[in-house]
Amino acid sequence: MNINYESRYASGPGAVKKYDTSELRKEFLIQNLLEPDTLNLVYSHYDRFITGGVVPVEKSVELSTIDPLKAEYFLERRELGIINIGDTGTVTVDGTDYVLNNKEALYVGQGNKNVVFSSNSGSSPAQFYLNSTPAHKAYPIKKIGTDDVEVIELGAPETANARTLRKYIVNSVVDVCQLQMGMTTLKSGSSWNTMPAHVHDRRMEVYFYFDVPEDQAVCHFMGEPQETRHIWIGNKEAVISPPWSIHSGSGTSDYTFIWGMAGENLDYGDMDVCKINELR
Ligand SMILES: O=C(O)C(=O)C[C@H](O)C(=O)CO
Ligand SMILES: [Zn+2]
Repeated sequence: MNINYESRYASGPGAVKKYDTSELRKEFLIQNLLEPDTLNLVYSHYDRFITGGVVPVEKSVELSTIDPLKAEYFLERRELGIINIGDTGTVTVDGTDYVLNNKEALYVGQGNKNVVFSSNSGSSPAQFYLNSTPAHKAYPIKKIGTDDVEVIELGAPETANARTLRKYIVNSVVDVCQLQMGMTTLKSGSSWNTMPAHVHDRRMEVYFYFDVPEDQAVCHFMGEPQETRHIWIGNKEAVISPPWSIHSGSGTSDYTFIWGMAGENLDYGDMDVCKINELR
């Protein structure tokens, strides 16, 4: 079985201020997450948040444990959120099948030993995007279909930030220890996500951009509000946002992204919003 994993250590704002383009990309950008028959995982030391991807094509792929966890199995002390951005696939948890269609999600609580990903068709496979965080309690497995999510309309066409935000794995939809996940889709003609920008020093966050048309890109902004930097991001790439950093992007077209968070609280609305004209 193919597994790739890497660790990313946490950097403070003072260090990041001095990073050049390649250092910023090396520390925060996550590329090549979705590869055939491979489990790709990036372990961030911000809140020990794992970002991963699996695309089962020729065979099913197991969520194997990795050495940094020093655990007998992956979910021994962790919980997991899965969103399928591909065609229909199945997640089998300790022998029970959960079928996930496009844009459906599954929450898998701590203590489940065997998690296996498969696609209904190798020629149009499922593409499972994964987020995992440490957990202190075993909550039940729950599938979240597109009708189960909480939907919020945000922004306006006049400010180029009209978008639909869908909350999938939040504590009003599913019992969780600390993981939160959702999906935001830009309306055609709008380009800005998360503008006005915000920080939440109590939680880190990872954005995974997809449905970015070929030859287009998203310019993602990070850093302290008065000391911002940018990273150009392509389709199906993710970016780690430290708790002290803004996280906001502007695309050269419309696009969708999955946000995932972990940390001190489960309060989605706990954000310090930045004044747009004070960003630097
Ligand atoms: O477009 C948005 O605004 C978002 O999607 C914001 C994220 O949900 C977020 O950053 C939550 O803290
Ligand atoms: Zn945020």
